[in-house]
Amino acid sequence: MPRNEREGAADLTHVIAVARSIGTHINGFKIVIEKSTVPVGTGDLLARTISETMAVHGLSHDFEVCSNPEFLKEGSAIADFADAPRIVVGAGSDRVRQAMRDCYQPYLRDRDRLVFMDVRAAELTKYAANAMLATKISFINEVANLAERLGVDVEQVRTGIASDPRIGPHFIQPGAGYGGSCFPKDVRALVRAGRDAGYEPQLLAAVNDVNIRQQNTLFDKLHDAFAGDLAGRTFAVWGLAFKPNTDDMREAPSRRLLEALWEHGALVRAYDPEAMREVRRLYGYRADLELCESPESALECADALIVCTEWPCFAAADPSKLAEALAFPIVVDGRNMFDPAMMQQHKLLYYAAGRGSSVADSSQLKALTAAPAAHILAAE
Ligand SMILES: NC(=O)C1=CN([C@@H]2O[C@H](COP(=O)(O)OP(=O)(O)OC[C@H]3O[C@@H](n4cnc5c(N)ncnc54)[C@H](O)[C@@H]3O)[C@@H](O)[C@H]2O)C=CC1
Ligand SMILES: O=C(O)[C@H]1O[C@H](OP(=O)(O)OP(=O)(O)OC[C@H]2O[C@@H](n3ccc(=O)[nH]c3=O)[C@H](O)[C@@H]2O)[C@H](O)[C@@H](O)[C@@H]1O
Repeated sequence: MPRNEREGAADLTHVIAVARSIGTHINGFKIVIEKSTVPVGTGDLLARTISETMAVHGLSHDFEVCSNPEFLKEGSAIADFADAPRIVVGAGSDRVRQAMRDCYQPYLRDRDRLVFMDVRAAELTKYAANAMLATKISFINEVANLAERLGVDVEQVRTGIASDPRIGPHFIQPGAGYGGSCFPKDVRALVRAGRDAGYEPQLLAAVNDVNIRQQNTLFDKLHDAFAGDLAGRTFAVWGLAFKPNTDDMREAPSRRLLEALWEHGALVRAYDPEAMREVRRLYGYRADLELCESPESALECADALIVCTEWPCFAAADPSKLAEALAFPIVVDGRNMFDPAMMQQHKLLYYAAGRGSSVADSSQLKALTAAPAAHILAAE
């Protein structure tokens, strides 16, 4: 489901088009299954649209709408599907429930994973699941921002809370905020749905706001470290996709960073194992964007490095090589990939999410440049 950009609401154009198509071609009893993430009430809308279209074409067939939301993640779709913790089915009759059980039988051999409910509950279950996960991410990002200002390493805090089974280790990795085609649009759509129903969903609105602010932290830290003096500088960017193992750039935190850097007259040298073709499609050829062949080549002539995506190939980076290659010893890490102590050992100013140097401060850079380091002097 694309979203309606103007209001944050889900855009049902394609779903209605499909319902009309079904109403035109239906030739006997059918079960119509919603797989897309659609607002509560879409099942009813589908049923109405199919009935009205059948009437226009002089058709009269029995059908039922069922909601069977998808919970897979990009990059692990097959494993998530085959080993789903639960299969949610919203259905209004035993006939549909049995048909869905038959359909999923190959995946139910070890245990029954079907969770039956009504159609509207299944529609909301999908949104609630994504909103809960997005809430966990915005929550830990809030804690990371507090940790930064209180001189605490959020990674220690994360480990401390993750061991409580009521909290758990999943979806509490702080970073540059969540992106992708689902969390941002689904949280916004749920906020919209609440407002349409006369209820202000304060928590969900805050989850979205915190995420937008978090996506901006990469640029903000860089901006502060260089005291706003970004024009004409060159920055290496490692990772562009919204997460590893995909080339998807939808709502990727890297996009906010790139666009803000360009707005401030900076040049970008970027590397991503998968997403560079997509970046080219989005931004075209431009003088302030160089797509590089390797992480190392992105560092050439760069003033500082920003990590946007935690591709495993970046984890092996040698801090001494980073310190050597960068004109200024600044690494802004949006995915907490490196050990702050190790970075410090190599005199790198390391700004991660809730760890390393505290909130970026240009005085730190001045202090460091006052104590001469060969590469900085060379750059000046
Ligand atoms: N991306 C994911 O990992 C997951 C997505 N979903 C949900 O699945 C739905 C699709 O998401 P994505 O796959 O990310 O979207 P997408 O935008 O990548 O893919 C949508 C596809 O539908 C095609 N399409 C659009 N209108 C059409 C029409 N009228 N007839 C036939 N094809 C049409 C598009 O060309 C495109 O290939 C959304 O509701 C999303 O929330 C649910 C779980 C996981
Ligand atoms: O509805 C959907 O389409 C899907 O949305 C997400 O899947 P996906 O968007 O593919 O990606 P995730 O792995 O969930 O990551 C989403 C974003 O959150 C970020 N994230 C994730 C986990 C975490 O701890 N911290 C964090 O910042 C990732 O970097 C990424 O930008 C859900 O995880 C799926 O269950 C759901 O089916």
